[in-house]
Amino acid sequence: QVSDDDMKTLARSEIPTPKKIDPDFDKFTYPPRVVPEFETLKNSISIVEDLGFISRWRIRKETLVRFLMMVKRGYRNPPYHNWMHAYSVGHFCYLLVKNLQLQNFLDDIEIFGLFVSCLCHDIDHRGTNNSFQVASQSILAALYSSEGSVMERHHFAQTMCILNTEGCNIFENLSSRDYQHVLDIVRDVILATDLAHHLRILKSLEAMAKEGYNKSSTKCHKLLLCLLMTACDLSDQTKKWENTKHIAALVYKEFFSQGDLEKAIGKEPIEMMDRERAKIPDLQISFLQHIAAPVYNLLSDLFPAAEPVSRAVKENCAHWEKIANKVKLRRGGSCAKMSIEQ
Ligand SMILES: COc1ccc(Cl)c(-c2nnc3c(C)nc4ccc(C(=O)NCC(C)C)cc4n23)c1
Ligand SMILES: [Mg+2]
Ligand SMILES: [Zn+2]
Repeated sequence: QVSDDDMKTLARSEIPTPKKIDPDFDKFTYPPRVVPEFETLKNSISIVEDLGFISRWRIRKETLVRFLMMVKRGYRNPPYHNWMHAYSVGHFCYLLVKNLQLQNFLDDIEIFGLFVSCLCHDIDHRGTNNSFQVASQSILAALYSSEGSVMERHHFAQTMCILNTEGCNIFENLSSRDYQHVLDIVRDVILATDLAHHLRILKSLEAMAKEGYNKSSTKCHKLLLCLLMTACDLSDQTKKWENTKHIAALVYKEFFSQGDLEKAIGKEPIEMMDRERAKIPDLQISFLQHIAAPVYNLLSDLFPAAEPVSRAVKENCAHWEKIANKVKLRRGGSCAKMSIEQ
């Protein structure tokens, strides 16, 4: 639970407008992780206010504060999958709404559901992935492995727990129709954060980008919501190099810890999670080229205003290639040197 006076303090405190937080707060180049963690709740309220959700969905201020405090506390502290990840994902959703005029493509309730999903999509993440749940026979695997997307089902279940907690249900003033609809959206969007799901719908996303978005097609709405969610989830890759490099360090810190755990239970970790074998520059080139860049290329196909974001990902990939080449040169060079010395 969250303490009432903390909640009351935040509910009464003056909420700054986004522009007052930072003149570039609504620009794709703005790096959300620059704010200290203690300012993220205030900033989240500012985003909710600026997107017009409070009046549109009649959200009580105290309910919003309790909800956000519960969501933030729902996150653990692994190197990458913590609250700052969720906050940065939610911020990118804000950037999409502000820069791509999403209201011309999606219904208001879908945009609202997408934003809430961004903040909640990794709640209670333990820093280990779906295959580790099964390999370690975790409780979560026991609960969800028959349906797949084990962690994502847990993140959604945790979100429902928070919404069902007294005084935390930000959907409480929605009509029963809208209430059911927004929960379906949050469920589908959080389940869509499983990269395996993204890879399954990739062909359909490419077809939609090619044929063009059809605003009256429910299928297009669902596909677009999944694409936007993945774009938010990977958005650290769209910022300047310092941010990208720092995030990769956090991701591999988490991956290598999982690899250590797998070795400890007698399982061989895959290369990207094995600190003895992983070549980070090569792995990141592959991730950016095969997973991240295609997401932002699709986004720019559908929204030309997103082109700068797609370019930023390519620049970050080029940066990893320079590093990979240097590593190769040094390896190559030193072998040459050694053979001469021998
Ligand atoms: C959208 O859902 C997720 C879930 C978990 C993670 Cl960690 C990420 C994520 N966020 N940033 C990164 C970076 C910088 N590198 C990554 C390198 C590999 C993989 C990975 O899962 N590869 C296997 C898969 C393709 C079958 C994920 C990476 N990643 C995104
Ligand atoms: Mg996730
Ligand atoms: Zn995530």
